[in-house]
Amino acid sequence: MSSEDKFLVTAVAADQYITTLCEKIGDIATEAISSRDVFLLGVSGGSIINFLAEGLPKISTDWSKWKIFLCDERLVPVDDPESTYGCYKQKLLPLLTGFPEENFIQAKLGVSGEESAQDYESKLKALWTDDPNSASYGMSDCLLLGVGPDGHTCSLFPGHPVLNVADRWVTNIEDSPKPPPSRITLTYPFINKATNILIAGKGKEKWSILEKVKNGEDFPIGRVENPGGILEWVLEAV
Ligand SMILES: O=C1O[C@H](COP(=O)(O)O)[C@@H](O)[C@H](O)[C@H]1O
Repeated sequence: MSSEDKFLVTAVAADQYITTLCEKIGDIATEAISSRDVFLLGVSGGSIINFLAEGLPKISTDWSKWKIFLCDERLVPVDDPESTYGCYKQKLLPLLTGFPEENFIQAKLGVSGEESAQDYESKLKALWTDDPNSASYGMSDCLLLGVGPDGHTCSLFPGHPVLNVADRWVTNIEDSPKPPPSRITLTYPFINKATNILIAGKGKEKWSILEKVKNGEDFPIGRVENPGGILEWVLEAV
């Protein structure tokens, strides 16, 4: 199978980028809410926070049906500028009228990375009411992934043993090459079950990683697969 068969690539004009990305998320939410009365969305940190803070408040949706979790989190206090939840709390959540703040799943802090990862996995498992043996158990409606200049996504970094964790939905990393070092992250078995995965980003660096992935180079973002659903790179046209 060629890379073209594995994922879609959409280039969006700069002035339409955030609107288009957020409308795609809104369309997925509408479908999920109409079929299951809930929308389960995984969000990343970094530049994606600003995209969502600008675009999501403009879409039309029932925010009370959204449950949002983190694709990765830096284990620092919520008021630290590096805290992904802290950034969402400050920049996005006040703008979502009717979104219950408890529907944003936070990482446990003040414990070991291992305990925080286990706690986060338990919180994720509680989002699904279906039989744990059913195919739909653990299937997110949408994951919004970023990609770093080194090809990392979530806190899955090139060459790191964290890439090989196959028996957990969430794991911890204590030596992240990108600071801060202590983080929790979704793993591939959970990521690759999602119904929709959108890989979002602006700038030439993201296109460069995409080209290398298409050429068969091994990057963490290239290990994201979605044979049963949609995998789409949504990049700003450069
Ligand atoms: O450290 C992280 O980096 C990636 C990529 O961030 P970006 O600013 O280059 O888009 C992000 O997706 C991840 O959540 C974050 O922890």
